[in-house]
This record gives sequence, structure tokens and C-alpha cells, in this order.
Amino acid sequence: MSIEVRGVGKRFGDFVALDDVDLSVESGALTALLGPSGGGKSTLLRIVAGLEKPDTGTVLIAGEDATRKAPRHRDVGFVFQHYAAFTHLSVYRNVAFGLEIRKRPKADIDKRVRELLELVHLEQFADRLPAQLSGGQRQRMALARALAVEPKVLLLDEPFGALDAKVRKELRDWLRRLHDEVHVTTVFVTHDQEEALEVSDEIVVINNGHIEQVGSPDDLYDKPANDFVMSFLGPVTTLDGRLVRPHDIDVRGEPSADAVAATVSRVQRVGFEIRAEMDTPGTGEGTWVQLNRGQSEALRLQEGSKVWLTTAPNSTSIPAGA
Ligand SMILES: Nc1ncnc2c1ncn2[C@@H]1O[C@H](COP(=O)(O)OP(=O)(O)OP(=O)(O)O)[C@@H](O)[C@H]1O
Repeated sequence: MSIEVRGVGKRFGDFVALDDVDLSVESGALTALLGPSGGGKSTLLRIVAGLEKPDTGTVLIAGEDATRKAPRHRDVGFVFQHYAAFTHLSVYRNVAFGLEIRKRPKADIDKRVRELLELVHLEQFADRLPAQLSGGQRQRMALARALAVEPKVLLLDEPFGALDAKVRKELRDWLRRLHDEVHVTTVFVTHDQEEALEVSDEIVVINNGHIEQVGSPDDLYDKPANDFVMSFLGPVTTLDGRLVRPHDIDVRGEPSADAVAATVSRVQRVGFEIRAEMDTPGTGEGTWVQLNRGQSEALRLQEGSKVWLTTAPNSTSIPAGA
């Protein structure tokens, strides 16, 4: 079901957490709210969930005005980072909880819980207590519990935030596959650009209570609206007054008309890549370039090498300070 946020503002005292935010989330999409800490992502998610009241504006869920509805009347499921499971109830009973309080027939509850445990790959852990699960398994249980009551919308606040890098990666692949199976409109908060780029259909970049840009991962990466979005989505450097990705700079050993002359000031190997820092006397700011080992060896790059830099054809660049 679609979500429409119109003119939403929220202050905490004098502090403006959200400033006149408009957002449309398409039915069935997997959308990331991405941005730095304190930007307003969680506040926006909590307003959609009904856990926080906006000062101004409206929230529509599936076309209906939900602004004044209590969370339990919004048909949303949510999962937060520090998910509070019922510690004394089994995994099965945790997932069944929402259905039990809605007094669904026992046989229906059993069927639904078994289906969900299978979906989240926890069928063999039905009788365990939450404390006997790993962090990743607990998050999957939380998702099964949120999905149990068939919400129209699933809201996830940093769902994998507290987990180590490998488990996060597994869970986000799994979330993508799960979403492809169940297609529930899902919005998740993350400050991790890789997580957003990898998993979502659409990314909403939020900073300082404003939406900076909304688009597909490719749109945002290839056509950033401003230097904030460009910098937030991946590494950047400057060349000739423009912001450019360091792997989009071509390094040549010979001068050419459009190239900027530079001197290598430092060469550093980081795993499979080579990072070369450059002094570009004509243009002020230093530039750094990402190369692979073959490229670096072919150019015999070392401190003091004279090189010429251009941006690769079809690469993304925007004026610095846009
Ligand atoms: N209940 C509150 N009272 C006062 N200030 C608040 C409250 N909730 C949030 N804020 C402030 O509003 C701003 C936005 O917070 P929010 O949690 O939405 O940011 P976020 O983008 O989700 O950040 P993070 O990634 O750190 O969770 C922050 O500066 C925060 O300190």
C-alpha cells in the first residue's frame, strides 16, 4: 500500500527535526531512508508508524488519512534496532502474539506461524527462547512477528544496525529476497549507503530535516542532485573545481589539451586498490585517484611522478559546492 507524507514538520523545542517534508512511497516498493545521524530519518519513520505526532502536515496510508490514527489502527508492522522480544515466550509464541491478541482461530494461527517461521528460516527454532538465538536470528524473528498480522506497510528502523558486518550482509540479501516474495510496502532506515544501494528500489536521502533527493540507486549514484548526495553515496574528490569519483579519473603519463598536470604526492595500497594522492598546482585543492594495481604499475606511479588527469568519459561530476 502506498504511503504519502505531505508537508510534515516536527520540532523538538527549538530544534527543527523535520522541515516541511513531502514524500511518496509506491505500493510494494522497498524504500531506504538514508542519511547521517540526527538527520531526521527515525523521526519520519516514527511519524509514519504513529509513534510520534507531526506538528504540521498529513500522513496517508493506502490513500487514507492516518495522521490522527493510533499505531495499532494503521496496519503497519515495525521493527526497531533494539527489538524487545517477550523473553519468557518461545519464538513460536512471540510470532503468534499479534494473532493471539486478535483472537484468531488456533488452527489459523498455527498455520500462519509455521509459514512465517519457514519464510524467515527459523522453523527448527520454534521452541527456543529469544535469548537462545543469535542476533541475526532474533532480527528475523522480529520480522516474522511484524509480518504475522499481515500489515499493509512494514517499517524497519536500522533493523540490522547492531549486528556484525557479515551477518548484516546476509540479512540484507535475505530482506531483499523476502521482499521479492511478499511484496509488502517496506521502508527501512539506514545510515549505511552500501546497504541502501544494494537492497532498495528507491532511496530517500535525508539530511538536516530535509529530503535532499529521492531516486533509484542508479539515479542517485549517477545523477546526484548536489554535493551532499554525491559525497554521501560514495567516495569523492575534486578535480579542476568539480566533484568527481576517484575511480573516474583517468591518469596519463603524457600531457594532453584537456588534462590537468599533477605530481604524485603519495601512493598507498589498500587491499586490491591503489590510492594515489596528487598535487595539482594549477587548481589548488589536492586530488586523489583510485586505480588498480595493473594501472598503477603501467604508469610506474611513485611519489614525485608527473602525470596528467582527466575525468573519464561518461563519468559523474558536478561543480564543487553545488
Ligand atoms: N524525543 C526527542 N526529543 C528531543 N530531540 C529529539 C527527540 N527525538 C529526536 N530528536 C532529535 O531530532 C533529530 C533527528 O533525530 P532522528 O532520530 O530522527 O535522526 P536519525 O536521522 O534517525 O538519526 P540516527 O541515524 O542517529 O538515528 C536529532 O537531532 C535528535 O536529537
